[in-house]
Amino acid sequence: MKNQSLLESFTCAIDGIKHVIKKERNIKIHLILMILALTLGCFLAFSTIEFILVILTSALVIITEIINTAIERVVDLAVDQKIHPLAKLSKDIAAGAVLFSAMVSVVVAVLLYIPKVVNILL
Ligand SMILES: Nc1ncnc2c1ncn2[C@@H]1O[C@H](COP(=O)(O)OP(=O)(O)OP(=O)(O)O)[C@@H](O)[C@H]1O
Repeated sequence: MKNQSLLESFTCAIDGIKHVIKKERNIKIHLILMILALTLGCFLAFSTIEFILVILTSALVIITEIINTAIERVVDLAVDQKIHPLAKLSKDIAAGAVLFSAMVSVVVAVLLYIPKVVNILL
């Protein structure tokens, strides 16, 4: 492989992100949820640190989804569409990382949003 320029490396990384957004339904859902969470944060007058928490937890889910997609592609390449228990295990573990990060972000969201909403309602 030839050495790439910085611009070429950047373009390849952007192409990778574009591929995931185009092909994976889940990442579209994560991106929409992030925008909704940030919009709701504006209405609830979130502090800077609260916005940072929303951005970081949303980014964690999106990053794990991107890595999950890369692992899926490598596994598909390795087994060439054949069924293999290790292919299943690898994909299930990668999907587990997405699930775990999503659960963490739900816990953070509950801790951030519920007190604010209750405060407004009472
Ligand atoms: N080659 C394989 N051999 C055995 N099981 C597989 C194989 N490929 C996929 N699986 C099983 O099917 C599931 C779905 O695989 P697929 O590649 O369709 O991912 P996906 O539905 O796009 O997952 P995600 O929603 O996490 O992106 C995997 O989690 C795994 O359990």
